[in-house]
Amino acid sequence: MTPTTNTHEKGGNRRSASTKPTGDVSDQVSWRERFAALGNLPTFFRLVWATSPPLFLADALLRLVQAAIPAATLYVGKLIIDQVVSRTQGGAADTTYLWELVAIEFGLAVLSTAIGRAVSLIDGLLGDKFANQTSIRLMEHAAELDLEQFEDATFYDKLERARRQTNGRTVLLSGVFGQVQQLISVGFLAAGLAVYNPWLLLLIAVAVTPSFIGDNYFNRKSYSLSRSWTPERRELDYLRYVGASDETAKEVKIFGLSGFLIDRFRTLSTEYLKKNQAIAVSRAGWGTLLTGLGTAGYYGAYVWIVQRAVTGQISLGDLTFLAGSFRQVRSSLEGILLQFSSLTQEAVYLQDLFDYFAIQPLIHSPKTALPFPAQVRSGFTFENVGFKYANSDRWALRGLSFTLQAGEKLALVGENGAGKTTLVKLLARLYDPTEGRILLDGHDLRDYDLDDLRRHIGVIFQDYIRFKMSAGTNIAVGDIDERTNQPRIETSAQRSLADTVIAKLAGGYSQQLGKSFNQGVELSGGEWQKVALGRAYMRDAQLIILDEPTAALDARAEYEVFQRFNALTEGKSSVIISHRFSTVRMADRILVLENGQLLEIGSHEALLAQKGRYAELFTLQARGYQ
Ligand SMILES: Nc1ncnc2c1ncn2[C@@H]1O[C@H](COP(=O)(O)OP(=O)(O)OP(=O)(O)O)[C@@H](O)[C@H]1O
Repeated sequence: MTPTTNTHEKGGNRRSASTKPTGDVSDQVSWRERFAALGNLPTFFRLVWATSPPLFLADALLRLVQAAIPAATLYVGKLIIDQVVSRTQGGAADTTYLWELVAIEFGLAVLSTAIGRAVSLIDGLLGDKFANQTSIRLMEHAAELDLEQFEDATFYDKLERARRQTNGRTVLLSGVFGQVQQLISVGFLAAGLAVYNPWLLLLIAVAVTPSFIGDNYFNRKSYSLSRSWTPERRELDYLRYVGASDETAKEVKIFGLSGFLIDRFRTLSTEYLKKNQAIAVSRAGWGTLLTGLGTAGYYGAYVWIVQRAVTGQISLGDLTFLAGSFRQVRSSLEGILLQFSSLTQEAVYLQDLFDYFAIQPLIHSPKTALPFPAQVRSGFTFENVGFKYANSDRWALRGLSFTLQAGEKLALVGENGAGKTTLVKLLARLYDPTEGRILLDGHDLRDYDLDDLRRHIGVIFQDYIRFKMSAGTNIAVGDIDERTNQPRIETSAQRSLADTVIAKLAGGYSQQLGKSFNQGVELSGGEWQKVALGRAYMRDAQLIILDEPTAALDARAEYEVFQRFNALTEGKSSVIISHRFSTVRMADRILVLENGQLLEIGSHEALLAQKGRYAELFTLQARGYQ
């Protein structure tokens, strides 16, 4: 698997609802790739080490001690039997040594249990810590990425695979540690076996190979199934959410959608289940057969060992030691090989996590970035700007040239899909133009520090987020660093008329909004808008953009909001998108967009006099009110 940072492939690998995933070639992982994926382990261990060095060290040391216990136990067992046999054959009468040996074996058993418990406790603690930290890193990384990357299905597939890696990656941790521990154990035991007959070791190796090959094969199949079904798993999550959430319940009920949603869920999940089952069943069948072969090999060797004991070539103690060692080496080796197979598998999964972290944002600050000007002088100039969305061949904007003067109030007008929101997103550098450029005071927007730029531009989108948090926080998100600045929050609320909404709430500014949390209250569409509008006043932005912020407000509230807005943003630039001409006409200039192109620009009076599209639309709406 080659890590790819390109999240702009058209259409991604999202399949249509009717096509079935087949586990296509790209989802198959070859042995070579799996070995290559082992190269991820050092990075993984660095991450785990960074999670908690003391826990990591304790885990490693305890496992090392535990590795020596099986061989030691078997050897003490051999000594005990030899002592007993020699006593029954008239050996030394003193039994102190014998009981000492028994005590040692007991001690070893207790130690082994205690260490086993400690190791699983540490594994658990380390695992939880690691999962938490990886989730945080995942969120931090997501925050750095571009809006465009979030609009790409391939990106979501990667994100989903990476998310699955946050939990369960400690399986890998205990896997590798367990592997090393078992290898050391096997080393001790094998040394004992080799003293008697090195061929026994070869026999063991041959006996465990069939089940190893079988397991590998099925691991590969499981992984490719899981990988090729990533889009469907996301769809299942989505269906689960739409089928049961406070935000969707209203429409699901009114349109009677639950049957439709459940059917789709059932079809998809059953199909996945069936495929998984098929793999599980054939894995179990083949596993039984192949392990049977190994067992046959084991008993072959056992016969040989017993034979030698019967003929007196080895003692009874040797017999138990050899038989025990042989059994343990075989099962440990089987374990090691099995784990090795799932280990390489886990390492491949790990690649998904690292692939996600390898995605880099395309929009960032240059090395020597300009700070946002303390006072904008000449304004924002669009020079022949064109923009195409990554997943579309159509120009959303084309050939756009105009200047938003410093301190100017500009209104954007145009039919649905004309490109108004896209223009605003370009101003806030959520995207960069596909062609042409946008200048701020003569410098390309791309030359400015990105964080600084965004700090000085306040945008309230039409699809603003209704945070299920307190009313105060819902305003404070406009400048989250100021969330404890209550006077500022209250002033912003007064400016956006949200204060009257909040005054009616039992909990005031601390009132939880949204019904899905305890004692949360729901607001009306217009009330939410007043609250969201307050965000625009939280920051001291030089350019404020309101994208249809008053669509849900009643006529009086809208008039009042804009009267205040104009007064409060005196000297600052603003862009307002609205379909209401009563609002639009308050702007200094109006820019009319059609099919992504600038059709007309000028003041309300000038455009009316021009008798073009603006005049036509204005008259149309005015007539509706007569
Ligand atoms: N994220 C996106 N990916 C692909 N195409 C998009 C995306 N967002 C918008 N578009 C397309 O770009 C065009 C312009 O959309 P935009 O949202 O800028 O229109 P608008 O003028 O704001 O419309 P409205 O008045 O309906 O809000 C539309 O054809 C739309 O389908």
